[in-house]
Amino acid sequence: MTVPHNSADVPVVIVGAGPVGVTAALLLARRGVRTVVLERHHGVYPLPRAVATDDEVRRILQAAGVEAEFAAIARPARGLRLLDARHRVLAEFPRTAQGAHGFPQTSMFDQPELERVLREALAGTPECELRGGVEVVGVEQDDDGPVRVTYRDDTGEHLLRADAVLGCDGANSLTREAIGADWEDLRFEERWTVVDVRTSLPVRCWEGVEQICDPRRPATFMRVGEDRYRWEFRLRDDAEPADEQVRELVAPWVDLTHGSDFEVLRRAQYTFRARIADRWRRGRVFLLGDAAHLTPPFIGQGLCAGLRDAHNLAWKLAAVLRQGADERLLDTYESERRPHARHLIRLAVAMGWAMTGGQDGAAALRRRALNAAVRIPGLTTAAARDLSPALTAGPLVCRRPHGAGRRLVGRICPQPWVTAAGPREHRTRLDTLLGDSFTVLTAEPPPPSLQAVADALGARTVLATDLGDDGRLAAWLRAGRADAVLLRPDRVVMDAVSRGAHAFTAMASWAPLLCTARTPPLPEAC
Ligand SMILES: O=C(O)/C=C/c1cccc(O)c1
Repeated sequence: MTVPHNSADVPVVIVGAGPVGVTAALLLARRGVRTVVLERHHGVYPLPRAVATDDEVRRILQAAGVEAEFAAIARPARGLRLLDARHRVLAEFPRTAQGAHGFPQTSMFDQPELERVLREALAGTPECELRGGVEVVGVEQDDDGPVRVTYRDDTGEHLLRADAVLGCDGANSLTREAIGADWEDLRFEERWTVVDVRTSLPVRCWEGVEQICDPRRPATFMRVGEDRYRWEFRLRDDAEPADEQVRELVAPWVDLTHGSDFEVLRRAQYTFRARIADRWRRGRVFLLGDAAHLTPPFIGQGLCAGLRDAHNLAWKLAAVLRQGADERLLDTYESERRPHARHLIRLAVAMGWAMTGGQDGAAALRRRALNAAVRIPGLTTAAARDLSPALTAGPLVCRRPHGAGRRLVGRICPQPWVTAAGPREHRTRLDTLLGDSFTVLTAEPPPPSLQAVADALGARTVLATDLGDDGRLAAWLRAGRADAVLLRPDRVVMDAVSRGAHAFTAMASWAPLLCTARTPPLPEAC
């Protein structure tokens, strides 16, 4: 290979500056890891894409430092409704304005606005450098040594040598090809047209997402902003409806005979697919977001999954690159994220079937699918709305068969408002108080053995009753039958124990893996 004379070493190269790539860069920067983000386009991607996030994922935007800016562009949604072909409500799944994570359970937004927020944060972060208008042409690695990323711009070919590369380069990812990953097909493929509209005309609209369960013309409708709306229609015979036909399709919601202020901002045809990459990592090259998984949008989880990828990987990669934590920490990225993403794709496909009844329009099939969808746990009630499953057990998710608090392990702890003590006592969100480290959260003052674990991990120890929250954390520990939990930096419960504090020795065994380069052999299971 001829080495372009223009070459440089960087800790991490991120391929793709969509929301997943930029969020990953911001999360790494918080942990002192420098990144170069390479992006094909100069500006933000102009076509209609994600519009929704759940409360767990807003917490990730909070971790990336953009929560206030995101709040300014987000609109809480009241939930999800399934309507029949005549727009009669078949089922309604309400969402609350204050979910367990401290945010509305569903928030709507306009993706280009989110991208602008993220890009501004990136521009103000010295650890991150964005190079736009470049084409990545190669990602190569040997057994040892850095990953080599070759890209071209107007001035020629360049080489970056990186300790790690994150492929956030979307469905047609070059990075995915470079690591030899293939798609596993989760069997959903339909052509839809997506139309983003701005109008000042009155729109018959519920402040939530409407799924029209009409096998002849399934559709989705939602309000995205003050005067912004999104319609999605399944295409018939792949034929894109003409402008006039779009106006007919939206007629049940907006009467266009009342005025002409109806501007189609963006319109695009998409093939909604359900796919997951059969590997998400090779060596120091990782896949995130649409490069790793594709989902139909029917439960609003596409971008959420990508942001979860970034959050899961960022702290682990920073621990390896900055603290010399064991390389095997990185194996848990795929083993934790892949089953989680797969679960949510399956839910989205189930919803898609409820809406469309499959493409043959068979009514009996549709009824069965609809019945199945309304029983989807977590989808149907606000109280139980937690689409996000627990992470599967593994080295960093220590769920023992009969262990204390096993229901909490692998889940994310709630985020109430708490009081930050000190000379400038103030109210803040839990995550802001906890910062980026591990936390041992206890129901009672910790015994010395527990304190020892916390010290080994550089974790802070926090007594739930000292937090000045509304009692939610103590109640959560009680309900989960745990006296203490070990929270990872991404707030996933890694381990839980009841009073017999000797159980914390299991936690202690992980301290070297997580914190230093001197690593004991990994136990097979916790
Ligand atoms: O379940 C919810 O609250 C939201 C679902 C949703 C969001 C965005 C787009 C969709 O088709 C569904």
